[in-house]
Amino acid sequence: MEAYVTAEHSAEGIATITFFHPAQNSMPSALLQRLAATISEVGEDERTKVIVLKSGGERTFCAGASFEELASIETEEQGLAFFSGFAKVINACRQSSAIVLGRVQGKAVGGGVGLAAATDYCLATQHAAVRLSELLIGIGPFVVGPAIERKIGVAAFSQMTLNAATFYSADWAKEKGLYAEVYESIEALDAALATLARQLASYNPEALRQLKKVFWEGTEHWSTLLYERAAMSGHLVLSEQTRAAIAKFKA
Ligand SMILES: C/C(=C\C(=O)SCCNC(=O)CCNC(=O)[C@H](O)C(C)(C)COP(=O)(O)OP(=O)(O)OC[C@H]1O[C@@H](n2cnc3c(N)ncnc32)[C@H](O)[C@@H]1OP(=O)(O)O)CC(=O)O
Repeated sequence: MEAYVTAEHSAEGIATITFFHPAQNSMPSALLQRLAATISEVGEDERTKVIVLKSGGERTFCAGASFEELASIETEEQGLAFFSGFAKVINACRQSSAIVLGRVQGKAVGGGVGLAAATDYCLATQHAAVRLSELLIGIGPFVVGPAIERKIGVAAFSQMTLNAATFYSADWAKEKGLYAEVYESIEALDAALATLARQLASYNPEALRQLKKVFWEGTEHWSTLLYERAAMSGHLVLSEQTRAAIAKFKA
């Protein structure tokens, strides 16, 4: 199946945005651009009160940066352009006037943890373990770092980053504040998500919009910071360590 981003609107004002890539929902540039644009467009639509951000498939919410695309980067400009895709998605969630609910059904790795952290309220299953594997491939979680640190604090962010090979459980992620709720199954997750989304959509939309601004106060500088961070990963990705690590993963 081909990669896609779709958006569906319910009569109650709930917009469900789904992204998918056949390689464990890993993210090439084109998919990141489409996802960022869709989040922005849907948020600007007057019908939208709540956005649900989800991915297709069951095993993996998002495997982060596409290794195929990372392997094809040859210049710092290309590196900056690629990692800016994550900056755009995070900033689109941050700047959307709608509350964004995350639905994390399976593992989240690297940039995938950043996408979960960019949501306002994130629900997950017990299978939704998280790992920041960037150091394993010669880079760091620079672009996604501010969003993750905002949710779990600098201590847990440092722990995850430096233990790059370790998957942390969904319960750990809940304890640290990345997930608000963890469910035993996808069915239970979807039932809780539907109830929460409907409840939120019934509240005063102006109150929700004001709350959204309050939640993200102090992050205005991310409009530049995340691109500076993208340049850092964009530089490091040209290293021999990165090339060797990706070749080894794909072997
Ligand atoms: C944003 C910033 C940095 C990043 O995001 S760096 C990228 C970090 N991501 C990873 O390190 C993911 C590595 N993948 C995994 O850990 C696992 O594959 C998984 C996602 C946990 C899934 O594990 P599972 O055992 O279920 O599946 P497989 O490992 O057998 O994989 C199946 C299939 O998918 C391919 N694949 C997995 N991840 C990627 C990927 N990122 N890109 C491309 N392809 C991927 C894998 O190769 C397998 O393919 P086959 O052809 O089927 O062998 C930087 C910043 O913040 O600055």
